[in-house]
Amino acid sequence: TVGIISVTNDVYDGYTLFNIHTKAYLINNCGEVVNEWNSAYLPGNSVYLLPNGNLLRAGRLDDGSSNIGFGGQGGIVELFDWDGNIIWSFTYSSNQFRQHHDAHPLPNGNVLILAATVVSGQDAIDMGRDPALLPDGELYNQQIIEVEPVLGTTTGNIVWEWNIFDHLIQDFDNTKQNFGVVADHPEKLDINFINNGSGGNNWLHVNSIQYNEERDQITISSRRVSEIYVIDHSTTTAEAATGSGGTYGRGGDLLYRWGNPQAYRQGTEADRTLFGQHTPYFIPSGLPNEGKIILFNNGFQRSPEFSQVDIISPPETSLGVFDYTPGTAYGPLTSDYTYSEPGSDPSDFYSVIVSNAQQLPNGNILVCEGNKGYFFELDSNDNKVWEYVNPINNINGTSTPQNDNATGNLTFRALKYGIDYPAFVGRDLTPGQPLEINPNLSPCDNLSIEEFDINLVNIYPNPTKDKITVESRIPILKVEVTNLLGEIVTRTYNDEIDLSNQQNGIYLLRIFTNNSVVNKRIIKN
Ligand SMILES: O=[N+]([O-])c1ccc(OS(=O)(=O)O)cc1
Repeated sequence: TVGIISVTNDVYDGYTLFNIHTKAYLINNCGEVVNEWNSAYLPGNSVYLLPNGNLLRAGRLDDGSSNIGFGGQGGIVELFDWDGNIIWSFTYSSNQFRQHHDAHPLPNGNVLILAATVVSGQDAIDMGRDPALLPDGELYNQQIIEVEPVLGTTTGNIVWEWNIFDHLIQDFDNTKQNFGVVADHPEKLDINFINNGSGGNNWLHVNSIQYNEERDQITISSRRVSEIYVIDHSTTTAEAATGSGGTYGRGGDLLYRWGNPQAYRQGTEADRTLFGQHTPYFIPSGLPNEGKIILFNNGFQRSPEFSQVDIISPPETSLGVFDYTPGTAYGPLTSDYTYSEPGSDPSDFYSVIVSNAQQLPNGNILVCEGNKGYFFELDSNDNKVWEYVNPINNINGTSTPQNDNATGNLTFRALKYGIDYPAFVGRDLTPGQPLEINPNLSPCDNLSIEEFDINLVNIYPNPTKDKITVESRIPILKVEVTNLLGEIVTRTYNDEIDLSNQQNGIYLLRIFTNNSVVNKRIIKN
């Protein structure tokens, strides 16, 4: 079954965005499309809706411009307006560098782009890489560039840059760069730490970058090392290449790391908590679990393999300053919150790749089990209050009949935006068709529309002799008054309805908001 699977009145009131094939879709809680954007490119892989209604989407450039290739490869970043017009695109693709996985918006309009850049085998050896750990004869550095878009063009200004290869340590060869005691330098990455892998060029496989404005910090996820990192974004580019400078005084060194303390010789496999995780980010202030990190812990490389959602509290002495005792692993030892499949077989909830989890303002958590294209929302008791299966095939763009099983619907992430998100102000969000073929929206019947928004809309007086005022916490598009025969007797586009010309009797008020229709019975006497 695809499309809307289940929904209850406890679902968060908002719209879900995802990238599939060459499109980005925004759907309501019934799976009806309220907006879509067309690109020429497959996902490359992230997509974000900006507060002004623009869409930032990474695309997979398959024009042969780069021979850097691995799961998550991209190469081009596009900015669309709400109506789908391209207003900026930026290609970052060559045989020396290629954008992949993420292109993350910054509040100032700039874009953080994640890229792999090629380091030759000889350069890697000079940096201290063990020559036996170079099966591809080269290594990928992970780079983050901040690009200031020049709107209306295909160019941008690179205003900041950070490279993980500026923050290395190694104890393999004391004649080479970066030589030191690995266990004494958790702020550096051991260039010879291979985590159950081949040590191939894509040995880190970083799969997300996320920005936190309050801290001016970036969280980074390495799938291969199974660690997350926090770095300072306040540095200059020059400082970012060193271990000093910036708000936190540590330059571009790692301010925090978590998930696999083997990587800096402060633990064993038993101390490992992350397994190919995705999309760690600091939950912003004002939301439940503010200041904690939420992530999708895929469970790749553990036995049995199963996924979970984790929320952790990194120990801090003040905002963005992490508490660390030399000679130990970074805390915490355990997660504050873990969700895993409640059934007898934990591997029922398992996505070996991609996926994400998002803290929602009402306490719910949206989960994308990416390899199944399965999105679900958990309430604060871990009940599923919304389930949706992406019916679109990522490779050929075809859809699926509602009763069939989806094929190839791998979805990188799902992100939900509340109905009060600024991007939606003044937009036409009239529900369009669902994506599945022969849709069956009956799960939505459970959403008694009246209950759904009952607290959002208030009308008075009722009964009335002439006028009725509609009071609403969400914008009202229009109000229709129908009689018991279903005929519209009057309509208005503001918050006052005049019934003085109508006969006495019972009427139905249909109040159209961006997201729903609220029905109220009224009496004129
Ligand atoms: O097949 N993909 O689209 C794909 C595969 C792997 C991948 O990397 S991961 O770390 O995000 O799982 C991203 C995308």
